Parts: sequence; structure tokens; C-alpha cells
Amino acid sequence: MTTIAMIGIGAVGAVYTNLLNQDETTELYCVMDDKRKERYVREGMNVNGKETKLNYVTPSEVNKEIDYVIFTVKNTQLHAAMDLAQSIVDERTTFLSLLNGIDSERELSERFGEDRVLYGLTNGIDATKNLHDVFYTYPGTLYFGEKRNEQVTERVQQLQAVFERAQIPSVVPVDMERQLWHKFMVNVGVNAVTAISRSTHGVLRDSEELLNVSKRAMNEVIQVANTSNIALTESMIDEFFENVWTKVGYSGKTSMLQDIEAKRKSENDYFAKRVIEVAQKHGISVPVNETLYAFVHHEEKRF
Ligand SMILES: NC(=O)C1=CN([C@@H]2O[C@H](COP(=O)(O)OP(=O)(O)OC[C@H]3O[C@@H](n4cnc5c(N)ncnc54)[C@H](OP(=O)(O)O)[C@@H]3O)[C@@H](O)[C@H]2O)C=CC1
Ligand SMILES: CC(C)(CO)C(=O)C(=O)O
Repeated sequence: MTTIAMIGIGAVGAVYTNLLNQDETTELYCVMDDKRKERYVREGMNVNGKETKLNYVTPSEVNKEIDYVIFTVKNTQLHAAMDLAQSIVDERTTFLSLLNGIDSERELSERFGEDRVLYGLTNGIDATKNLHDVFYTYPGTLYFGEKRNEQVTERVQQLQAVFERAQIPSVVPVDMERQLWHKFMVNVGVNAVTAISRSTHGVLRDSEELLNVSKRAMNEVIQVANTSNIALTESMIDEFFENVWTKVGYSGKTSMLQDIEAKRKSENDYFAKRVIEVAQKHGISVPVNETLYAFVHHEEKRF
């Protein structure tokens, strides 16, 4: 039996928790504070119109040693989520973050120790949450592993087996840091553009004008990545739009568009702002990201 604590039963968390819940060899805890638990128990959570049967618990109700904690909160919520995790883990517990951006692995390492943290992300999932209803057509692919995976470690193999039984597509790339930056490039390219223009995935797919802005923002990430010794290449941009973006549902919405529509603070500080910060260090100019950052920031100030 593998014990997993999930923290963050939102768009991404509900999809993966629901899939993990079908695997009888996984004991799953959806860990949350008292207030959220009361709401989740009362209102439940539906995925694609079907009620889920999830085990909502507060930290004091976790009575087993936890093998893995998987975080699926927003970057802005990670600190509170780590506080919540603190009392349910021991020195054997491994941590995995599926958060977008290039910050969460570092933040988890600072709190729990680098050797206990795996790298992770999910690409291509088109999960949209509306109160306690989550819809998706495509679960995407979960990329995870140690920072480098020339040899796949036992804890990664164990988790790979869990994902396979739960029918969650997963890949363990050799270079997870590069994979994380690749996803960062994607989010920097598509999230702000869809949020500012209020466009679904399908609208972005069909608009040459919007795609052009996204691609220019992604190009700036590549320049910044390359000066940070991360080998992203320009061909990855078209590969993403051809191989991944063609699969996501037409009416799917990026997490940033969902935040802006719900008048929630988005992850702008973890996407465009991070590009600007790293670019400044290396003396690189990133005007497209500066513009996108300003537009999203302006929206958020009106909430
Ligand atoms: N949506 C998408 O399609 C994709 C999102 N991502 C990334 O995944 C991450 C999660 O995004 P997404 O699922 O959209 O976000 P959501 O806002 O839909 O979900 C986050 C969930 O975490 C819960 N939460 C927040 N703080 C805590 C806490 N302290 N304890 C327990 N639960 C908590 C929230 O509860 P409450 O609602 O009560 O605040 C919410 O249900 C982000 O980094 C995002 O960029 C990656 C790929 C695709
Ligand atoms: C780009 C996308 C939709 C990929 O799943 C995503 O990561 C997000 O919405 O934040």
C-alpha cells in the first residue's frame, strides 16, 4: 500500500485525485484545514459531472505514515499548504509539486530538505473548475522525477507504478530541470495572453495574432533559459503548439484565465515577473513579457 497526501483539490488536484482514488493499492488523503474540509464534505466535488468519493481529512486525522505528499495548490498558496503538511510527514516522506513555474521545488527544498523533493509538472491537462465542478477532456502528461534521472530511483519507480495503475500518463525525463523550464516557457507564452484576451484554449489555437504574441513571449524565455544554462530550443515552441496544444479541449481555460475571471490573484509573479527578474540579471531585454506582466497586474489591481 502506498500512502499519498494530496494538498489542493482544485482543477488539477481533483482530476488526479479522482484517478488515483480508483487504484486500490493507494491510500489517499485529501488534506485540508477544518474550514475547507467542512465545505468540501458539504458540497462535494464533481469531476466531469460525476460525484467523487474522496477522503477529506484535516492533518490531525491522518493516522498513517505518508509516503508522498503531492501539492496541487497555486504558487500563491504554497506556503500555507507546506504549513499544513508539516505535521503529517516524517523523514521518509517524499514531496512532489505539480505547480507551474520554476519556484516550488526550491521552496519545498528550503522547507523540507533538497533530498526529499522530487521535481514535477503536468503538461496539456485542460482542467477547468467552477465552484465544486471540475471538467476536463484530456489529463495531460505528468512529468516527474529526481532532478536528473539517468538512473530511475526506487521512490520514482514506486510513484511511476502508482500513476500507471491510476491511468495517469506519466514520463520520467532524464533532465527534469529542463522539463520544468519547458513548461515555464509554455505558461509564460499562453497564460497571460489567454487571460488578457479572455480566450479559451481553442480561441488561442485558432488566432494567428494571439499565437504570435505567445510565441514571442516564449522566445524571450528561451533566451533567458539559455543564459541560465538550460538548453531550450526555438523548435520547442512549434512542437508544443503542434503536439500538445492541438489536443486540449476547445473550451478549456488556462489557470490564469480562470483566476482573472474569478477575480483571484493569479500566478503572474511566478511567470512573466520571474522572466523579467532573471533577464535583468543577465542584461537581456524582454519587452513582450514586460508588457504582458503589466496588463495582468493592471487587471489584478481592479479586484
Ligand atoms: N488548471 C490547469 O489546467 C492547470 C494548472 N496547473 C498548475 O497547477 C497548480 C494548481 O492550479 P489549479 O488546479 O488550476 O488551481 P485551483 O485554484 O483550481 O486549485 C487550487 C486548490 O487548492 C486549494 N487550496 C489552497 N490552499 C490550500 C491549503 N492551504 N490547503 C488545502 N487546500 C488548499 C484551493 O482551495 P480553495 O478553492 O478552497 O481556495 C483550490 O481548490 C497551479 O500552479 C497551476 O498553474 C498546471 C497545469 C494545468
Ligand atoms: C498551459 C496549461 C493549460 C497546460 O496544461 C497550463 O498549465 C495552465 O493552464 O496553467
